[in-house]
Amino acid sequence: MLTDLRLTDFRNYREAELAPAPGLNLIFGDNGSGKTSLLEAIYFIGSGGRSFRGGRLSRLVRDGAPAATLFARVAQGELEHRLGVRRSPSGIDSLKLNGATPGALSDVAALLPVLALHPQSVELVFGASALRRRFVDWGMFHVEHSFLPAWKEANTALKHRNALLRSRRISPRELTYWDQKLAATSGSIEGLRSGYLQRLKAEWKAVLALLAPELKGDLTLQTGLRDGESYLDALTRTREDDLRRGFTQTGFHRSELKITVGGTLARDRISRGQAKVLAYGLVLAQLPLIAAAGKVCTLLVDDLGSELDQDHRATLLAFLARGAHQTLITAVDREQLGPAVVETGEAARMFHVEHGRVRRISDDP
Ligand SMILES: Nc1ncnc2c1ncn2[C@@H]1O[C@H](COP(=O)(O)OP(=O)(O)OP(=O)(O)O)[C@@H](O)[C@H]1O
Repeated sequence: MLTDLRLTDFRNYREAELAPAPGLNLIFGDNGSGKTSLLEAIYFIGSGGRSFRGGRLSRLVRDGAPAATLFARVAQGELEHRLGVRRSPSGIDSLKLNGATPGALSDVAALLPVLALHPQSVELVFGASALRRRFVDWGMFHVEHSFLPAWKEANTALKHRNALLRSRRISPRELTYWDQKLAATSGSIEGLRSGYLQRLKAEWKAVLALLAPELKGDLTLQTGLRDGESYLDALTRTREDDLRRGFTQTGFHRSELKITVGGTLARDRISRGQAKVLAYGLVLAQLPLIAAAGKVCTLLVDDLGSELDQDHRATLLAFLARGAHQTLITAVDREQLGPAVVETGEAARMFHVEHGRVRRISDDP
């Protein structure tokens, strides 16, 4: 969990510090004051250098400044880690973990599991399948020790096979070798994914029962394999076509997480508001799974007031107030969160943001 964040020249912040509480944190401020940017900085660290906003990462650096620096203290059980990142408009140019230099920011992502609820979350339902795959894989990365090595091995096999498909002189023996590697590793990943998905689905259904009991959602994993077919059979079947196209059409990288409601593909049927609830539910469903693995997830909720109606906001806040996760929620003001915050807000640490300045406004210990 995040215990301290310091920013220099990040978005509209010249310098800022935020020390969030382990539980619920509320960040208030006018439009354009810098609330989302605070969440974005935390997400950047926990996601290995991504932003949930889209747009160019070079814009993270404050206008006119040479680079942005982010410093975070992260607690993991009894241990505390210090992480420093310096990002110039062209990329990360310095990275430190506890005084040493790790390989990449993604190598330290395991220290701060971070999830976000924001206006683009709805893309989990409407967007490309790669987004849903990455979402499930994110959970497995934090929960299953064997996932990362399996994923790296599968990715290496995929890269080699694709390079071979595009090369002028193809050795069938070499192709068969990478077929076998890719088939074996894809099988391992799909085994892990389907196990994780069963658990995720159960949690998702429990969240939906609270947030939107009328939505009868279901999740299935589609591998693209025919009945009784193995990955090796499928790679052999599609080999000629793969050679023509120059890329591999079967494997762990093509699985699809299908979201249905009442038996119909969700994106063909539901409203944007309903899709938001389904997507939020999926994100929230990861929390207990991460907690069960002994980790504390940091959940970032951007602009809750304008994202959900009052009833859903109240249910969500009540849900977030329970459980072993850290939550940071932004809103324009306290009233925007509605009466729900009166109950849960008492236990929250509160901050006010104004023109790129952060001030703590609650006097909790
Ligand atoms: N690279 C940058 N340098 C300086 N300012 C920036 C940069 N990128 C964004 N900004 C500005 O930072 C301000 C804060 O943006 P942010 O999205 O964090 O605000 P917010 O409080 O979340 O607003 P809203 O409530 O409208 O979502 C905006 O005025 C934006 O124009």
